[in-house]
Amino acid sequence: MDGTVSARSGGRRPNWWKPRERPVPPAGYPEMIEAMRLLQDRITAAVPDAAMVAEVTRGLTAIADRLEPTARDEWSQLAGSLREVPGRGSALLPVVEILSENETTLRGRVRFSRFHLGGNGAAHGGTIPLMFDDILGRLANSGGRPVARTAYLHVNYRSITPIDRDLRVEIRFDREEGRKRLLRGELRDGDVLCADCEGLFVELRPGQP
Ligand SMILES: CCCCCCCCCC(=O)SCCNC(=O)CCNC(=O)[C@H](O)C(C)(C)COP(=O)(O)OP(=O)(O)OC[C@H]1O[C@@H](n2cnc3c(N)ncnc32)[C@H](O)[C@@H]1OP(=O)(O)O
Repeated sequence: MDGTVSARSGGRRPNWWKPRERPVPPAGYPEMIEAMRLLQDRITAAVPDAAMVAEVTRGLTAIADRLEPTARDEWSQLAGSLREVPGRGSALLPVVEILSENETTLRGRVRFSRFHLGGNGAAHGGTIPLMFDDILGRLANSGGRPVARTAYLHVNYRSITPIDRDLRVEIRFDREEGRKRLLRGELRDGDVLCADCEGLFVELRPGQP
């Protein structure tokens, strides 16, 4: 894929099967993303008056304008590429704090917050597959395995998933057959099973995006 132009990435796509240098974040970058998450939570909860809406809109627009000249392409961006930082530096993802991981199992702690609220104290049903997909993908692509993408992700909602509580998540490899990697996961609130999942990841062939 080296040198091919991708309309979707808006530029030249490096060969992502080969190891490449990871961008190095400046000091304070994870804290900036954490501030962004706090903002997401506060905006979700807020019922401001019109004057405050105008003030916040001005402030956020000014910050967005300041950041705009620093934009880089996908392959150089920091958000989502910081493997060692909880949530990978992505404000999109529910933050999973990895407690242990090897090539077959991953255990972590996750806390859905107000930003992820669906209703009546429960996390939005779309945020749970988002969280599962990210850590299943992390495990599926661990141990020097070639890159694989999610072919399907089946999630069972067994009980509501509360926000603002530390929950446990556990993912494990079920089996590998040729290019196919089957993984399973569980999300628990104490002894209560909130959700479980099965995901099939398929190893990409050369040239597959
Ligand atoms: C920077 C590095 C980033 C690393 C990635 C991290 C992963 C993050 C996880 C993601 O979110 S990826 C984004 C969401 N996923 C996608 O966008 C994937 C879109 N789909 C595809 O690209 C292709 O469909 C896919 C690569 C998954 C499979 O297409 P192929 O043409 O390579 O599969 P093929 O038809 O050759 O099937 C290979 C095997 O998988 C099986 N298979 C494929 N899709 C299936 C499916 N949906 N259900 C059941 N089986 C499936 C298929 O039957 C077959 O089984 P057998 O070998 O036993 O015959």
